[in-house]
Amino acid sequence: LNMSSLQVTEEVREHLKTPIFDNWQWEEAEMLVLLQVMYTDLDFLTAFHIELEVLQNFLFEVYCHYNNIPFHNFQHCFCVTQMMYGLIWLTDLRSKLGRIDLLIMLTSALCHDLDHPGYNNVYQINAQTDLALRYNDISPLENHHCAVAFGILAKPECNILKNLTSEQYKHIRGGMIKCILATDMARHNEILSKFKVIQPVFNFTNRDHKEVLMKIMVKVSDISNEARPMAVAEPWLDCLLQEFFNQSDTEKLKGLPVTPFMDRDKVSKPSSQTNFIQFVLLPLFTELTKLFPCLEQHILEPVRRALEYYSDMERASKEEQSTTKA
Ligand SMILES: COc1ccc(NC(=O)[C@H](C)Nc2nc3c(cnn3-c3ccccc3C)c(=O)[nH]2)cc1
Repeated sequence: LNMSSLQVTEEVREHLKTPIFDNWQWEEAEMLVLLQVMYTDLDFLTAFHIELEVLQNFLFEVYCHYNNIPFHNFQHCFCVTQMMYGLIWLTDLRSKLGRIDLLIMLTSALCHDLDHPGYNNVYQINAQTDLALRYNDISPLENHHCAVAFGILAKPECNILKNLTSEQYKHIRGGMIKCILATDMARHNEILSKFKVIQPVFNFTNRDHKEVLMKIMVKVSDISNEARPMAVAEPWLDCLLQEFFNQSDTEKLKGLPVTPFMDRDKVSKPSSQTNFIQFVLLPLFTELTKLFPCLEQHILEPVRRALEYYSDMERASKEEQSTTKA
């Protein structure tokens, strides 16, 4: 895999900083080069004395540790990292947060779903898997993703943090653990409530404020598919439902509890998505947009359009059902 083979044009570099970047147009090998561009264009290599070859080894090792499953695969990792990269530029966070905090957010996005098995925490706990046993049912997946990330960083040839001071290393390790563990959706309301309290009085010199913002930025990037053009976003919902249906099929076979919005016999794509957008995405994106008003056009308006799109689809499918019944 010759990473520097793909010459990245200036136009692609600019496009990479926007939320309308279309992941479906790119090969995974090209995505690895684009991830390398994100680290270089944020000046992480000069700031943290990262050798290009070590970065390439790190990115390739991360790529190898994502599994070939319908949703939580390397393409999802790329989308989340690219959205984080775009948000960093759109919000001009480079002028408000230290570069080390930007490194924490981008690397957390990159590593946040490492070695995801395609079965969520509810399954891990109900099926009493090795992960649930190892992590005592406490965010087993997110603990695993983070442990795999630091397992990769423990390899000298992949350790992009090797030339940092021990102070810097401790700060990055602590920040990545907090940000990756924050992606457990079971903690969604806990984290959003905290952000709602501090947002009106946000202070960029306050450590606690910055910590909650970094968690929110990783969370927003993680579930941001609907902020992309519909042609990019809609296939992601099909991939997600494929993974969810695969899990609920297994749960039925094993006589384990089945989550309704994962059951192929119960879930309707439009109604589950309208609920998700209405009750999860819009409140989260609205709160972040209060702190960074420029995000209104970039992520809030596309999500409102997506709500319209799925609401129309829901109405159409209801009408169709009523006519076929009649
Ligand atoms: C509070 O915990 C929750 C809340 C909602 C959901 N998921 C949903 O409501 C449904 C399945 N829709 C949905 N879920 C999504 C999306 C993006 N990520 N994502 C997702 C994937 C895996 C685990 C959790 C979530 C939210 C998306 O666009 N739609 C899953 C967990």
